[in-house]
Amino acid sequence: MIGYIAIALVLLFVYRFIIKNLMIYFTYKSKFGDKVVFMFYPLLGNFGISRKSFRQYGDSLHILKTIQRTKPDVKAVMVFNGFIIQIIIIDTQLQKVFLQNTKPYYKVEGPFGARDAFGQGLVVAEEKVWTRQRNFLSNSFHFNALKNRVPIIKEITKEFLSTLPSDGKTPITIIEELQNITSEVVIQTFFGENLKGMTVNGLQPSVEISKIIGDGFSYKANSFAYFLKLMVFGQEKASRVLNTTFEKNFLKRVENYNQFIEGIVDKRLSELEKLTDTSKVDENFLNLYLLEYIKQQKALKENPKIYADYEIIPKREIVHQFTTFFFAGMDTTANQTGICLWVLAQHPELQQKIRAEIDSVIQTFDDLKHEDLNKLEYFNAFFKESLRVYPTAPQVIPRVSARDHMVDDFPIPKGAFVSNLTIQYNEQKFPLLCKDIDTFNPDRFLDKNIIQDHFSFIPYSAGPRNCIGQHLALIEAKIMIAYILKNYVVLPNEEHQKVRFNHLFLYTSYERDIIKLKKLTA
Ligand code: HEM
Repeated sequence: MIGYIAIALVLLFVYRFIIKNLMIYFTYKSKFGDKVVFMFYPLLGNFGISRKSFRQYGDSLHILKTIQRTKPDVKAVMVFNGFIIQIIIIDTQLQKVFLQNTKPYYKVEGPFGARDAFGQGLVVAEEKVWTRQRNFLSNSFHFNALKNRVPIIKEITKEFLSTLPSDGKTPITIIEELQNITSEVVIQTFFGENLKGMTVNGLQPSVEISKIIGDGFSYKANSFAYFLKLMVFGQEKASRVLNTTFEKNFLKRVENYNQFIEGIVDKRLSELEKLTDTSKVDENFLNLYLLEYIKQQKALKENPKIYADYEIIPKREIVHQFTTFFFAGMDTTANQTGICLWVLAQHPELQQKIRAEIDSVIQTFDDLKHEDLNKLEYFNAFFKESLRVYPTAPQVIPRVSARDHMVDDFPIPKGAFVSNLTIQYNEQKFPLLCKDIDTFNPDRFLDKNIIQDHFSFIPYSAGPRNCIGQHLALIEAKIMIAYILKNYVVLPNEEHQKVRFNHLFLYTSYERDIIKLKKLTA
C-alpha cells in the first residue's frame, strides 16, 4: 500500500513539476519563438534573476536590461521556479492591456503578515472596495490639497537635515536620514500630528511598522516551511494554517500594533463626534476618513440598508490605510531622493546647475512656497532621469492570475504571477528615451517628444492602479534636495568607487554610506 502511495506521489511530482512546466514551455515556444525568453531558477524564480544579476554585474536589473537591448522584440520573460510560472511583461502594448485590465488578478501577499498589517488598504484592496477608497483618497493627493502640506514638510526637513555632519569627511547613510523625514511626513499627513513619545511593542510606532514589514519580508524570503505552506495551501490560507511559534508571535505583534493605531483613531473619533461644527477641522487623512465614518454610522442607524457592503468603511481599514501609506510612501521617496543626491555627488557640474536653478527660484529655504516648486523645470527633468536610470520600483507588485485569460494575444495561465517592467531599456524601439542609454543626462527629458509611447516610461506605473502618491513624492524630493543644496555641497564617499544596485522590494544602492556633506560657504 505504502509503495503505491509513494509511486503516486512521485508521478504527481513528475507531472506537476516537470511535465506540466515542459508543456507550458513548448506551448509558448511554438507560438512566440524568441519573443519569449524562458528562464529556470528552482524555487527562486524572479528573485533568482535579480540575485544572479547582482552577484555577477553589481546591478540586479542587468539581465533584464540586457534582454531588452539584445532582443528588442521580446514580449515577456517567463520564469519557472518549479511551482509557479512567473511572467514579466516587457512589450509596452501588452503592458498597456495588462495594467488597464485589473479584473483577472489579485495581488501577491507581499511580506508575511501583510494581510493583517495592511490587507484592507489601497495597495491590496480589490474591485469595488478599491474603487471607493481610491475615489475617496484621490482628492487628498491632488496637487491643490498637497499644497497645504508644504509648510510641515519644510519644517520636518529642516529639523532632520540641519543636524547632519557637514565636515566633508563623515560618510552619511543619506537614505536612512531621508527615511526619518519621509516617515514623519506620512505620519503628520495622516494624523495631523506627530506620534512623538509614543511606543508600541517597545518601539517608536514608525520604527515598529518598518520592522514589522522588513521582518515579514525576510521571514517569507528565508522560511522554507512557509514556502511549502504557500505552495500547498495558497496565499489565502498559508498565513492562517499550521502556524509556527514564530508566526503566532509575529501575528500577535501585528495585532498589538493595529490596536495601538486603532486607539489613536478611537480617541480622534470621540473628539470629532463632540464637535458641532466640523467645517474648520484640519484636513488630514484621519479627520477626513473619520468625518466620513461618522456620517456613515449616523445614516446607518437611521437606515441599516442605506449602503452596499463595499461602501461601508470598517474602522480597521483606517488603520490599514495608515500602514499602507507608510510602507508605500516612506521608503520609495527616501530611496529615490537619496540616489538623486548620490548622482549629484558624482556630477559636480550637474549639482551646480540644479543649485543655480533652485537659487534662482527660491531665495532662502524658509521662503520656499509651493508655487516655487512648479518652476523647477530642470529639476523635473533631473528627477525623471533618476527614475529612468535608477527606478526605485522597476517592476510592479506581481499579480496572481485568478483564471486562464488572454492579455492581447498572450495567454496567461491561472495561478501565474504576472508583473511588468516600469522602464524600457530598448534603444531600437525607443531611440529618444534610450539614446546613450547608460549616460545620466537629464537634458533628454527637456525634449517634449521624448515619450513616444506612454508605457515606455512609467516609474509610477500606469492605468487605474498607478501611484496615488506621485505628486507628494516629487514635492518631498524637491524640498529635501532644495534644503541640502542650499546648505551643503554634496560629495561622493571615495570609499565606494563603485556603488552596486540591488532589489529585493525596492531597487536601490547596496552600499549605504554613499555621500558626504560639506557646509556651503557663500
Ligand atoms: C519616488 C517615489 C515613488 C515611486 C517610484 C512609487 C511607485 C509606485 C508604483 C510603481 C506603484 C504601482 C504598484 C503596483 O501596482 O504594483 C505605486 C502604487 C502606490 N503608491 Fe507609490 N511610489 C512612490 C511614492 C509614493 C508615496 C509618497 C505614496 C503615499 C504616501 C505612495 C503610495 C502609493 C499607493 C497607496 C499605491 C497603490 C495605488 C493603488 O493601487 O491604487 N507612493 N507606487
